[in-house]
Amino acid sequence: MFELDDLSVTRDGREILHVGRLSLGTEGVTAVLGHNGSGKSTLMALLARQIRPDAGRIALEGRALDGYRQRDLARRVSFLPQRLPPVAGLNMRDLVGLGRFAWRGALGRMGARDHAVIAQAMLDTGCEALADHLVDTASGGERQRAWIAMLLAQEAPALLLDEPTAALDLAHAYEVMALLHRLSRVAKRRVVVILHDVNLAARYADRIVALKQGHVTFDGPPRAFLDPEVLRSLYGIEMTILPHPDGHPQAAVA
Ligand SMILES: Nc1ncnc2c1ncn2[C@@H]1O[C@H](COP(=O)(O)OP(=O)(O)OP(=O)(O)O)[C@@H](O)[C@H]1O
Repeated sequence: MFELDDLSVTRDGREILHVGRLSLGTEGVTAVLGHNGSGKSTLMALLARQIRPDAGRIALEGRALDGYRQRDLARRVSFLPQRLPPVAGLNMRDLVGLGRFAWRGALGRMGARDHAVIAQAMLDTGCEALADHLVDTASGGERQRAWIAMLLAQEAPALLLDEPTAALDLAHAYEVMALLHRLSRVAKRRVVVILHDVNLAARYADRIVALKQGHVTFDGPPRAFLDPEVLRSLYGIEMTILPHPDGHPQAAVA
């Protein structure tokens, strides 16, 4: 879906990201991992066209990302940033409804299909009972789920999420990842998600891309990622890999 070629981003005279050739969004779920400041959010902001590279090219479905009109891009790519803006006065349903902006007709009115998509997105994220609650007074996790529902309502085939589970309790973190995994299978969505939890990533991702100091240092399947040497080189910490009854190995600090 995304083709990156010799990309570079420089800030304050320092190259914070350099990516050679890389395809993203080709698998169901791709998890992007790496230490704090390794360039994950910068990479995702490039894919979502929130920032432009200082050098290099990004193509989406064979066309330069730069060439898409905003509405066309929004129909193909949805993006959940790490820092969510306050949304004074909006209830959860209104927020999720904003996800329909790229699909509404000339007068901006919503039809039966829009309402059905919004209701389904709220159901999928477990926030249907909170529909009338103000977003800004909801808990961090409830708010996060409403934003994820907004993303689903956008119905773009590519979903980019920057640490969507950061504010979620254990159960909701696993539920959200299970939902993204399911969407990749049932609705053929392509998910690129930044995560810090290696076990969550290994369980739900089809592919892991790891960044270290602005460079891709690992790109492969979760089983190859859950390796003490790979994890030591990435995070500088000794990890041990433990079997799990359901077949997914788990990493634990040694
Ligand atoms: N606008 C900017 N100006 C200066 N430095 C920046 C800017 N944006 C990012 N950086 C720096 O670039 C590096 C990569 O930042 P980025 O936010 O992409 O990292 P990250 O891997 O997402 O980190 P985290 O896991 O902490 O969210 C960091 O050192 C950050 O301080």
